[in-house]
Amino acid sequence: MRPTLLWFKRDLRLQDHPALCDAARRGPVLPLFIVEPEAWRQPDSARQHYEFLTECLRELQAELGQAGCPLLVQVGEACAVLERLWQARHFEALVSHEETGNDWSYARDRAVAAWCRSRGVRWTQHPSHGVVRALKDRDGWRAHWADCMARPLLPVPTLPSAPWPLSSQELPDWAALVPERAHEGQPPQRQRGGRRLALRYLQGFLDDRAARYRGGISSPLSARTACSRLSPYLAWGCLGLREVVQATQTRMDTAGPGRLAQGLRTFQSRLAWHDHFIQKLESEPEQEWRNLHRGYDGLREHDWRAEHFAALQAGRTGWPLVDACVAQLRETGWLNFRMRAMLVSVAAYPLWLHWREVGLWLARQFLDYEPGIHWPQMQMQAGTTGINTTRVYNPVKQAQEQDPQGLYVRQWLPWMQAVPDSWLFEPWRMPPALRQRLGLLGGGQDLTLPIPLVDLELASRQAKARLHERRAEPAVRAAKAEILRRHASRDPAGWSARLAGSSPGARRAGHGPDQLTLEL
Ligand SMILES: Cc1cc2nc3c(=O)[nH]c(=O)nc-3n(C[C@H](O)[C@H](O)[C@H](O)COP(=O)(O)OP(=O)(O)OC[C@H]3O[C@@H](n4cnc5c(N)ncnc54)[C@H](O)[C@@H]3O)c2cc1C
Repeated sequence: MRPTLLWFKRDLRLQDHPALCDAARRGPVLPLFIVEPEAWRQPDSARQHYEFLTECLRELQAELGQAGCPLLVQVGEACAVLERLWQARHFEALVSHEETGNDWSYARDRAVAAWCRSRGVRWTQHPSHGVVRALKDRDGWRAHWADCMARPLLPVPTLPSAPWPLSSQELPDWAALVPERAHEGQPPQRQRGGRRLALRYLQGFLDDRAARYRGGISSPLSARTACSRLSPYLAWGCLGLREVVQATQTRMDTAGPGRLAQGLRTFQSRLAWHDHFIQKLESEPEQEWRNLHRGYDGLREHDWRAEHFAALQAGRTGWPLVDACVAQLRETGWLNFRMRAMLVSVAAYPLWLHWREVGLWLARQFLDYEPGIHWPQMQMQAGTTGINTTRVYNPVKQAQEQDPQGLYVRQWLPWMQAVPDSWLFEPWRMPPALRQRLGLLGGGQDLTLPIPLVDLELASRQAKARLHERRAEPAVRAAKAEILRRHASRDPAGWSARLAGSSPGARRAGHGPDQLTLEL
C-alpha cells in the first residue's frame, strides 16, 4: 500500500491535528518537514523564528520517534523535495493544514499544487481551526467558528509508519541556512520553543496568572507575567487554538467567582480574535503589502522619512515609553498588545511612516510573528482599513497611565536612570545646562538623551487631519461597505463575550474585535 505524506508546516504537534488523523486513517504515514532556505530569506523572517522552530521540531522529532513513525526532515525547495521523495518512493497522497502565510508561502503552495497535479498526487488541506478558505463574506462565520471550537479534541492517532528509502537530514544551523544573514542576532531572553514549555505556560496561566490578566495586560510593567505568553506556541502550532479554548472553558467551570474567573473570561474573548484576524488575511492576502482600503493609497507611500524610521528602529525617538518598548523587544522578542499598538500608532501618525516597512521590521522583532494577525493589525493601527476608528496613542499620556513612576523606562533605557522624576515624561524639555550636568549630553549613544524629531502634538494633529480628509471623500466612504461585508464581525458587541459567557455588563463594555478600544 502506498503511504500518505503528512506535510507538517505551522502545526507542530500531534494532538488535535485533523491532517494527521486523516493521514493515519488512510494507512502508512510518512511525516515530513521541509526546511526551505528561500522562506528564511524573506524580509519578514528572522533568526529568532528559525531557532524557535528548530526547538519545536526537535521535540516533535522525539515524539514521532517514540510513536514509531519518525519525522523526515528535508532541506530544499518544496517542489524539488517532493520530486526527490517521489522518485525514491511513490506516495498516495499529500496531506497538510491550510496555511495562511505570507505572499511567498502562498506562491510556494500554488507551485506545490501544480506539482501534485503533474504527478497525479491528491493534496488534501485541512482548515486551520475556524479559518475558512475562499470565504466570500462574514455572514455566518462567527457561528461556524464557535462550532469549530466546541468540537471534541482529536486524540493522537496510532501512526502506521512506512520505511523511507531516504534518511532524514540534520536541521541546518542558521549561518548555513542563510549565509548572507549569518551574523543576525536574536533576543537573548526570548521564549524557547516546544510543546512541553507551551503546556507549562498554559497551565501556569490557567491556574494562577489569569487572575492578573484583567487589569494587568495594558501596562508593560505587569503584562509580561499577566498575559498568557502563548502566542509563539500558537503561531507554530505547538498548541492548537481549540485545545486552549477548551482548557480555558474547563478551568472557568471550576474557578468560581472572582479575579481568576474574570481573567479567564477576558482571555477567552481574546482567543476569539486569533482566528478573526487570520481570517482577514486568508480572505484578502494582498493586505500583506497593499492598503486594505484602496482609498488610502498614496497617503504615505511617497513620503518616506528614513531618519524617522532609523530613530524608531534604534529606539531613539526621544519618547521614553516608545524607546523602552523597542529595547524590550530587542531583548525579549515580545511586547503586549497595547504597546504594539502604540508603537505602530507613533510610527504611522507623528512619524508618518508607511505601515509596510514598519511591519516588516516588527515581524522580525516579534517572536510570535503570525502573518494573519500581524498584517491586519498593522493596517488597523495605521488607519488604512477604512472600517476601524482612528486610534492615535499619545506616548506621553500612555507613559503617565501605564508607567507613572518610570519603573519601566528606567529598566530599559540607561539614559532615563539619570532623569529626575519631574522630567520623566518629557525629558527632552530639560534645559541643556541641566542635561549637561546630569551627563545626558554627549555621553555616547547609551547615555545621550535623544530629542524627538517632531513636535508630538503638532505632527499627530496634522497626521489625523490628512487621514480624515481622505476618509471624508465620497468615494472613500462608499467603498467602506464592501470591506465591512468581507471582513467585519457580524456581532461586534456579543460574539466573543458570549463565547466567554460574560455578564451583560461586560458585554456592554465590549466593542468587538474590530474596535480595539477594549483593554479590560
Ligand atoms: C501591530 C500589531 C501586531 C501584532 N502582531 C501579532 C503577531 O504577529 N502574532 C500574534 O500572535 N499576535 C500579534 N498581535 C496581537 C497581540 O499583541 C498578541 O497576540 C499578544 O500580545 C501575544 O501575547 P499573549 O499570547 O501573551 O497574549 P494574550 O493576551 O494572552 O492572548 C492570548 C492569545 O489570543 C490571541 N490574541 C490576543 N490579542 C489579540 C489581538 N489583538 N489580535 C489577534 N489575536 C489576539 C493571540 O493568539 C494570543 O496569543 C499584534 C498586535 C498588534 C497591535
